[in-house]
Amino acid sequence: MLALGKLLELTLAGREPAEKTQLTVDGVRMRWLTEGALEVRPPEARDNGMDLLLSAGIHGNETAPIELLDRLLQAIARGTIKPRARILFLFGNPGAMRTGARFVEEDLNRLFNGRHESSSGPEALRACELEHLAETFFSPPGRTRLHYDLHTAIRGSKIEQFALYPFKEGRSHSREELSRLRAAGMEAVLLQNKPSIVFSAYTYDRLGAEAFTLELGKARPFGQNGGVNVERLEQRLQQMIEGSEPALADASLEGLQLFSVAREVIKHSDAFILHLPADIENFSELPKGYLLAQDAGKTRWIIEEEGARIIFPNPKVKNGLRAGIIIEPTTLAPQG
Ligand SMILES: O=C(O)CCC(=O)N[C@@H](CCC(=O)O)C(=O)O
Ligand SMILES: [Zn+2]
Repeated sequence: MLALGKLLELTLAGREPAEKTQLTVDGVRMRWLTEGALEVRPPEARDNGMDLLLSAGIHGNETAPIELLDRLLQAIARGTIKPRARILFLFGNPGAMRTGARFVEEDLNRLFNGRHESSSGPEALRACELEHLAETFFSPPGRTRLHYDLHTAIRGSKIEQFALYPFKEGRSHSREELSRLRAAGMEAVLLQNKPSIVFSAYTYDRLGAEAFTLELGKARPFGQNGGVNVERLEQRLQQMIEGSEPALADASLEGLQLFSVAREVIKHSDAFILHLPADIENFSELPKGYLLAQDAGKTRWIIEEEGARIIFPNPKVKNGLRAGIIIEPTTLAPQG
């Protein structure tokens, strides 16, 4: 296998490859761009016009998606996957991957859409670098732009695999992309209803990509991901890379549950208390009238929504950040 197929090994070792560009047996060009970043370009005659950004390791301890990208890249380097799409592979936070931590100094996935400008430290620098890498990758005009940012969650979940779909004023969520997510094994999608500072929100909002955060199961260390079943996603990604995806046009959304954000719970002070058991699962239902959280200044988060559920509850986040999302069931707005 070509040395550049070992991007994960290089990244974990903090090493640069001796050769920055390599060609696979069937003429696919692999180009190392910087730490944790590699572009794959099919021969011009085979290029089908899809630009696919695949990122993982934005949180360094979320290893199942990192291992998934490593398998895909190794198969491309061996010539067993033959790309027709142009691909950018990104391992988001190499420093945190090396220590098996979510982050080094601060959560990288809260620093996009320019937020890194008001911060410093390794994650702020990396967010700026990732924005530039994505911008350059998606700069050729007239091509299909798609970004999957792959994660695993801190806790277990009543719905194991789901996606978060960013929001931009005036832009509607694509039914075709939702059906592609369903075909890739996602069981639910959370439709965001306001702009955000995560990586997928940046590529969606600023770079015009269809972009998603995908949650694939519970975060575990490298080599311990037997419980995270990414088979359907892996197969679909391989088909997307090879341009051999079964048609999506009339694919149904059957089995895909849709949710929208009712409220984001923001932690404002050290007095913040979340009234949930430590082992609560994502998508747990919250009854009406339930006191979910409280904060300084008599702030109370009481459940008012019918069918409310909680995802990503985390009272340990920094003040000013999201400590959970209250979601509710929704349907897709008619396409205009
Ligand atoms: O398990 C958790 O609490 C967090 C899992 C995670 O890292 N989720 C992403 C979601 C990004 C998005 O909102 O699209 C994150 O919190 O960064
Ligand atoms: Zn994550």
